[in-house]
Amino acid sequence: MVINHGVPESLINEMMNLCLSFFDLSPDEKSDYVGKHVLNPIRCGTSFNTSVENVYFWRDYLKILVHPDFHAPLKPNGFRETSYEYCKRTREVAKELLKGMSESLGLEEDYIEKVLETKSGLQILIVNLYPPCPQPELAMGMPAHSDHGLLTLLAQNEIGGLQIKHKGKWIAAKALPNSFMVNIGDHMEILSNGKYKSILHRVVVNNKATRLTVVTANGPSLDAEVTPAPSLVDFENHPPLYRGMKYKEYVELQQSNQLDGKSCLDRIRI
Ligand SMILES: O=C(O)CCC(=O)C(=O)O
Ligand SMILES: [Fe+2]
Repeated sequence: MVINHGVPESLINEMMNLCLSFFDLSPDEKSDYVGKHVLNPIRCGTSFNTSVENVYFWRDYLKILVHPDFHAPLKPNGFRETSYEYCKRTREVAKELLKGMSESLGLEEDYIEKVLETKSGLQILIVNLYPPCPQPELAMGMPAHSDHGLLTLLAQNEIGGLQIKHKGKWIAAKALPNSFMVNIGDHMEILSNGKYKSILHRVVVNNKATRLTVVTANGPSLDAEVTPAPSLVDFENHPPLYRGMKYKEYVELQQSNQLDGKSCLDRIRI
């Protein structure tokens, strides 16, 4: 979790309100964005990927590709301007965190930025809405998964539900007001050759109030081939744990299948 991140609370609140207004648009107004390919710039829907799921999750989502090319729905009014600013500011937070993490691995401060071309990195804005559920014990908001990419920054309203797997147990991740929960993504695990582990997390639902989360997933450039950093690999003591894969291929693979723990990362584990 990060606090004192420099993103104004007013901007986060404005973003949350506009996201709620998006979900309040009529089905007709949202219809342009429904049921698109995983790399379509704007798409909204229910669950995660209803074309491959037998049981749906108790979640509505809006996903927008916001970097390197910025996209925004035409409605609600103000969404474009506010989301542009919000995404830019959270990218700056991710950039600072990545510098520190690069150094913590014994790499140059700008190693990740250079090698994974994060200046033209993919950033996705994901908005999740979990309405009250009459039988929460029978439903999930999101199943256990890890995120693709490097760092995911998550802002949430006051309604909890995020859980993180820690030492074999699901722990409720309680956030301080005006903070971002930061999830390490699969590509940080690959790059660090397993020194950083991507975080297994899920969302449970409740029967009282709506949970809203505004997430930015910050990743490498879509064209970057992500492999363990060579200086973190020696064949005697630290053999490479993952084979390289282009980030674009990984995103398409993860988004077009069912969300299932770390199964996508397992496909490239050596
Ligand atoms: O809504 C949440 O708390 C988590 C959302 C999430 O894990 C995701 O969008 O990848
Ligand atoms: Fe996630």
